[in-house]
Amino acid sequence: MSNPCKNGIVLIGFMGAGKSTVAAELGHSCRLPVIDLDQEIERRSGRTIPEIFEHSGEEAFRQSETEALRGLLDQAPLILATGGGVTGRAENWPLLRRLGRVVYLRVSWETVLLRIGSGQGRPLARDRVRLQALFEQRLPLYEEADLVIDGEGGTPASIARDILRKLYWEKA
Ligand SMILES: Nc1ncnc2c1ncn2[C@@H]1O[C@H](COP(=O)(O)OP(=O)(O)OP(=O)(O)O)[C@@H](O)[C@H]1O
Ligand SMILES: O=C(O)C1=C[C@@H](O)[C@@H](O)[C@H](O)C1
Ligand SMILES: [Mg+2]
Repeated sequence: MSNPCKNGIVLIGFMGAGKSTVAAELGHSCRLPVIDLDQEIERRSGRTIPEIFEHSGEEAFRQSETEALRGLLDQAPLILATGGGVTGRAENWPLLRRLGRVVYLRVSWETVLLRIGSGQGRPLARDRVRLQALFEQRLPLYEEADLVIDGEGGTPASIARDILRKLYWEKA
């Protein structure tokens, strides 16, 4: 039993899982900086994510993602909403764990489709067949999180409360 915010909270999960929305809710309860990794990458590079993908390719984007995580270490603990692909690089995991407790927002494929709409601003969401393959491929990676939370059974506020309740009851 302890302050659920104390170690920071890092949200992982697929596109549309609600990471950015729930992170903002957590920010109302935890007196910690709230950071969105996608926005941090855009801020550091001065380019949008679609521009990075288009001009430099996915590998360059992944490198920027790892560098952005490293750049946040001196601000830990924090509330961090990650991008859906951050779990793909093994070297990102120890960085995520230094930034906070890693919480997976688990949602179904049907919810992803409903929530991402046209997929605008998400370069990997343009081809729905490849997107579904990516979703299935990533599921076992997300399950490596410290905590798994149902990301579709409630409002963003109730999901944030669920996270805080479960972290509160974790062993110190
Ligand atoms: N619990 C919820 N119930 C209903 N809608 C939600 C919920 N959480 C988020 N949404 C909506 O789903 C959409 C996607 O949410 P959000 O942008 O927070 O996802 P994300 O995980 O950050 O996605 P990405 O990885 O693409 O950044 C938004 O329109 C948001 O308002
Ligand atoms: O799931 C992914 O690989 C991505 C998700 C977005 O949040 C962005 O990080 C980017 O579009 C890649
Ligand atoms: Mg987001």
